[in-house]
Amino acid sequence: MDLNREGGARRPEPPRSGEPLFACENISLDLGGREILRDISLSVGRGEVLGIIGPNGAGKTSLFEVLSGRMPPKSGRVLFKGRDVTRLALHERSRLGIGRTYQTPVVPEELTVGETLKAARQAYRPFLTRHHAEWGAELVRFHIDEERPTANLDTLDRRKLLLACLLMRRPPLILMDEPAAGLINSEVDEFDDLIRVLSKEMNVAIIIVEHRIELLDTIADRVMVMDAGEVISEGDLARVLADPKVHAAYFENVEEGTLEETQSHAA
Ligand SMILES: Nc1ncnc2c1ncn2[C@@H]1O[C@H](COP(=O)(O)OP(=O)(O)OP(=O)(O)O)[C@@H](O)[C@H]1O
Repeated sequence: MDLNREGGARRPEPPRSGEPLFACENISLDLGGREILRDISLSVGRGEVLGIIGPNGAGKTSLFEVLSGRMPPKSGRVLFKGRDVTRLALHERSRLGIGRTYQTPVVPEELTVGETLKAARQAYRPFLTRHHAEWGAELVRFHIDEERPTANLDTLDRRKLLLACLLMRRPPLILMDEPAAGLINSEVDEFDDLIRVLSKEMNVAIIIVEHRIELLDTIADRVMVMDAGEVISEGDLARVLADPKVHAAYFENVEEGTLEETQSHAA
């Protein structure tokens, strides 16, 4: 694919040194009377991939809810291009260029593929053209069968269709919550390649939550580990995997052996 060809809503912007594209500072969140996130800070620059890992219930998805605007934090700030977006709703952040994908690829099952792409084009102001939609679909290698009901798509194609709808806007930042969930290994490799193209060739910043830690070895520039609502370690993958705090968190929460398998991949 010719990535320099015009496509999408925005042209990629060059990296600016100094200021991160996206950051959160000291985020805390309570739900149902419980503290779910405590004092979380992170930042990501253009073209950078930050991986977030942590045992079940660590608070990864809750953090995405706050970063994307679905849940207001109890305290702390979310910053995009230096602007405080903490009070902006999901759709307002989305319009600014903060894209998000979800663990479960929910497509509008009453629509066809063509109708879904059209709805995505018309959700943008000014409306995007068919060219933008075709460009997004081509990027994720999704074949557009206009008349096909989205209800008939398998998990991979559902993920691709939703990503095409997102990518046609050319968001400078994408929050990806377990994009490989439900995919087989060869399909996961395809997503790996896509993430590399988006980040390293198109300069998109990506924050990715991933359970399969070994996947982050090939795509993440940095990794942040969460446990019980807190950041317990961060840095390159090999470094965090050698961190005793990470060992403790995993051995208390996941099956024995998982971390060793992961470390052998990362070595
Ligand atoms: N709406 C809610 N009300 C109350 N508690 C919630 C709510 N949503 C999540 N939680 C709790 O917050 C904690 C963090 O959940 P979260 O889904 O963010 O973790 P996670 O790291 O994404 O887990 P997983 O890897 O299993 O997806 C869990 O204890 C969960 O039960």
